[in-house]
Parts: sequence; C-alpha cells; structure tokens
Amino acid sequence: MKEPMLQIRNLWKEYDDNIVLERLNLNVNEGEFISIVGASGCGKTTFLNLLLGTECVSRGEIRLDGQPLRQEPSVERGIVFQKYSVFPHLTVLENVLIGLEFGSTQLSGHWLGRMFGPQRQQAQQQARSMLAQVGLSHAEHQYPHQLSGGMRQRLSIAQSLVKQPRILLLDEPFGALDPGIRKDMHELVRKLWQEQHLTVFMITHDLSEGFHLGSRVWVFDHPRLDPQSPERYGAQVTFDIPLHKTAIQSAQTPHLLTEHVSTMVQPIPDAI
Ligand SMILES: Nc1ncnc2c1ncn2[C@@H]1O[C@H](COP(=O)(O)OP(=O)(O)OP(=O)(O)O)[C@@H](O)[C@H]1O
Repeated sequence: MKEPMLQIRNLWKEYDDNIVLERLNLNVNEGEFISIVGASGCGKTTFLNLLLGTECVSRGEIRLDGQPLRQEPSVERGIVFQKYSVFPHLTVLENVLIGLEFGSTQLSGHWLGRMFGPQRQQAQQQARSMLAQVGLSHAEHQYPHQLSGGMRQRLSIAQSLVKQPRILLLDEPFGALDPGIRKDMHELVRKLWQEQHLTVFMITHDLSEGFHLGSRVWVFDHPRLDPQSPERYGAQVTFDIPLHKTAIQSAQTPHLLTEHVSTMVQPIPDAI
C-alpha cells in the first residue's frame, strides 16, 4: 500500500504555558482536499503554519514523503491568506513574476534580484499561463488597488500556484468576499485542485463551504477543557469526515448531505 504523503505523529504545539494543539495523529494522501473547521482560537492557523514551516512543532513530527518536513517555507508548499498578500506597487503580472524570481535567483540564502534574458521570458510565459488559468489575463497591467476583492484573491492564488507547489494551504481565503464571488472562487479552486493534482488544506468558518469543496473535513475542538485554565489542554481533530464524490455532489442538497455524513463521521479514537 502506498505510504501517505503526509504523516502527522503525536504532534503538540505549545506557546509557553499555552497548549494549542495536542496529540495529533493524522495521515493525508496526495490529492486530498481537507477542509478545516473549528471554533475561533482553537489552533487552525497554527496548524497551517506548522505545515508551511513558519512555526516549529513542540513535540512529535510531520513527515512528508516519509522524510521529516523541512521547518522552513519551500516551493512545494504555497499559502493564500484571507487578507490579500499581494504587493501594491507591482502590476498583476509582476506580482506573479516576483514569486518565480524569488524562487529561482536564490543563491547561498541571498536574493540576487531579477531574472534576465531567456530566463525572464520563460518566467513571463509561465506567469501569463497562470494568470489565464485564474481568469486574469485581461488585467496583467493593472495594479492591485484597481482590482475587485475577488480579482485580488485570484491574484494571490496565482502567486502561490505559479511555483507549482504540491500542497496548497488556504487560510479562510474567501472570508472577505461577497457570496456571488465566493461561488466563482469555489469553482476556480476546485478546478485548480483537480487539474494541478494539488493536496489542499483549507480553513473555513463556513461549514457548507467546507463540505462543498472538501474531500474530507476535519473538526478541530477541545475534547478536554479546564474552565479555570483554558490553556491547559490543546485542541485535537475530534472528527475526521471523509466525503466521497457523492457527498460533494449532494452538498447542493443539505438534507442529503446530513444523512450521508452521519453515516460516515469517524471520531478520532484517541480523542478523549
Ligand atoms: N506566535 C504566537 N505566539 C503565541 N501564541 C500564539 C501565536 N500564534 C498563535 N498563538 C495562540 O495560539 C492559539 C490558537 O491561535 P490560532 O490563530 O491558531 O487559532 P485559530 O483557530 O486559527 O483562530 P481563528 O479561527 O480565530 O483564526 C491562540 O490562543 C493564540 O493566541
């Protein structure tokens, strides 16, 4: 049997006395789309930061392809935040290009600057193709302040995906968007997930969005809580809900989804 792409073993994350996450044991296969839901402050973003490598685990480990995950950001992992992370003084095309420039001109830890000649032409081609995929070809010379919220979020996605990561981390990516635009973005993310064979982790506060897009839903919660000392126990994944294609389709009809999910909910055995 194929080894899971990501293996999370007895993972703990603490900030001083604050235990944020405890005893996470999870496997993720390549190509899964994990929707992450849970109460505010229970450690969802912290978990994403651990996967990204901007935070270190306190105990336990994360393995990628059987090897310890590098505790620093790398091109195999891209992230999109709720707040637009684009550079305001660069055009749409330059915003996508800069990701490629950062990636390709690093030497001995120093960023040497811009690409030139054929290398730049190739990068421009790659950036334009990415902009076409997110539907922004017509806006390549515009600046971020000239774009709508949805367009800016498309740009953030293009910026992350142009480096062809295997893992895409989405931290409430659509939280600030109007419902109509969110729907368009759902279609875009679903298309990119399938076409680019990505493994996606998406935090959302919108349960229906999580069920609609995910192939699996994780619920982060505190199985143990000390009201006198809330920092004493960390959150765990208390429910791991696999959603097969039929469930994703039935997301359009919530009552069917509820019935389907109730037969598939899998409490995590060691969550107490
Ligand atoms: N760098 C840090 N230093 C100290 N404590 C931190 C740090 N980052 C997060 N925390 C703490 O970790 C806990 C979890 O925060 P986190 O942002 O991961 O929660 P969340 O579930 O993503 O919340 P929300 O849904 O509101 O975004 C909080 O108590 C927070 O104060």
